[in-house]
Formats: sequence, C-alpha cells, structure tokens
Amino acid sequence: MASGLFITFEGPDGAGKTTQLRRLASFLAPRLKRPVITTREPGGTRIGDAIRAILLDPAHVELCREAEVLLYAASRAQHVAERIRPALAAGAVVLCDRYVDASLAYQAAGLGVDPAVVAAINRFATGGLLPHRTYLLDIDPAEGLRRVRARRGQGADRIEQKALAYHQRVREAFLRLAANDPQRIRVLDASRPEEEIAREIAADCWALCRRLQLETGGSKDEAGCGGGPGQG
Ligand SMILES: Nc1ncnc2c1ncn2[C@@H]1O[C@H](COP(=O)(O)OP(=O)(O)OP(=O)(O)O)[C@@H](O)[C@H]1O
Ligand SMILES: Cc1cn([C@H]2C[C@H](O)[C@@H](COP(=O)(O)O)O2)c(=O)[nH]c1=O
Repeated sequence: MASGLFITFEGPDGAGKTTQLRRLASFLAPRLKRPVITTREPGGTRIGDAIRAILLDPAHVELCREAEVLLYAASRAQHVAERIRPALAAGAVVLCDRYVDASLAYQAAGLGVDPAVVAAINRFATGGLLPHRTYLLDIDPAEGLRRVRARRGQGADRIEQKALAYHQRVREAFLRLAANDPQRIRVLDASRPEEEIAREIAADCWALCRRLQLETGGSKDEAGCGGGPGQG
C-alpha cells in the first residue's frame, strides 16, 4: 500500500513536540529524495482547523465529553482522508503533531471515557492507520504548562485550563501506552536541552529511514513498518 513514512509526536502540553517536529523536518528534508510534510491535530485541514477552534475555545465550558471525543475523531478522520493517506501513498514522510494516542491519553484517561470506546471510534475515523514511529516527549505537566505560559504570554486554551491532576493522568496514560507498545513509541526525557533531544530523535529516525531504504529513494516493505503504516 503506502510507501511513505508516518511519524507522530506526543506528550503533555508544552513538552516541546512542535519544536522537535520542526527540527526533525529540517534534518530530514535535505537528506531524503521525497517530500517531508509537517501537520498537526486537531487541525491539518480547513475542516479540522474549524473543529480545532471549537475544541480549544476556553468559552466552550459546556462541551460534553462524548462530543469532545467525537470532535477530535472527526478532525482526525478528515485529516487522514484529505492529507495523511494521500501523502503516504505518494511516498512522503508525514510528521504529525499529535494523533490517536492523544485521544487515548486526554479523553480516555483524562476525562474517564471508556478507552475501548475511544479506540473503536478512532479505528473508524482512521481506518486503522497507525504511525510507524511515535516520539513521546515526557515531561512533568507543571513544567510543560509553565513553558506554554511563557511562550504564549496570553490566556490558556480550554485543555490547558484543566486541573493539574487531569494533566498528570494524561502523562501517566502516555507512559502506559509506551510501555505497551515499545516497538512504536520511543520515550524521551523532555526536560533536557532541546538540542540533545533533537539529536536522539534524528538518530533514531535516520536509522528507521535507512532500514526502509528511504534515504536512497526506495521503500522496503517490512512487517508492521514500511510497506504501509501499521493497521490497528
Ligand atoms: N527542551 C526544551 N527545554 C526548554 N524549553 C523548551 C524545550 N523545548 C521546547 N521548549 C520551549 O517550550 C515552549 C513550548 O514548546 P513547544 O511549542 O515546542 O511545545 P508543544 O509540546 O508543541 O506545546 P503544545 O502542547 O502547546 O502544542 C516553547 O517556548 C519552546 O521554545
Ligand atoms: C489530538 C488531540 C489533542 N488534544 C489536546 C491536547 C492539547 O491540549 C490540545 C491541542 O493543542 P496543541 O497546542 O496543538 O497541542 O488538544 C486532545 O485532548 N485530544 C486529542 O486527540
């Protein structure tokens, strides 16, 4: 099926996902004979960006958790159909800021929605498309939120406003997901200097590209990693 490479970045708010995603894109783009696309969730499409505005608006205090799960999944469905699958089919490297793991951490563990329900809705939304590799930037949520506040210098969004205990549940859920899928999810201590983390991610990702022969323009089909992203 797809001949591209699908990589996601996850972690608590302010862990440094966007910073590391951009650094990896800058590392890969000049070295690979294929497009490197950066995108994010919720969002990544016109419809997804409209959904993002609904989800993150701090005024939307009445949003019920069922609607929240479905809105994140709706944004993802559009994103997968409109951008991610076509890019992978064309052989691109897709670097995505958050994906299904975020819904399992924030909506299932954070809000207490049945994880089996969140997983089923997301299988429907994505057609079971999973990343080849996920970089989990792990950080104490208090430190992550401090970074976000320092970066933004303005009010928090609807999710960032939630209690620290909620963000702690999210962090713990991410670590459990990584423990259950160590082949795909690589945990990085995000409290370290930006450059050190970037070097580790680049080395791991380059090894993956070489294994899949992406650096020579080819694309090797490997079980669960290469011929197409894993199908959950
Ligand atoms: N390793 C690091 N050490 C210290 N500060 C960092 C590090 N990485 C990123 N930052 C800074 O922390 C802030 C948040 O970084 P970034 O936007 O990359 O995080 P994020 O995880 O994408 O945030 P969000 O969850 O809001 O999307 C930025 O000001 C960034 O410069
Ligand atoms: C994809 C996804 C995201 N979230 C949360 C996580 C963040 O608080 C926001 C997105 O903002 P960011 O600055 O772009 O990280 O949404 C979520 O709760 N569930 C999800 O599936």
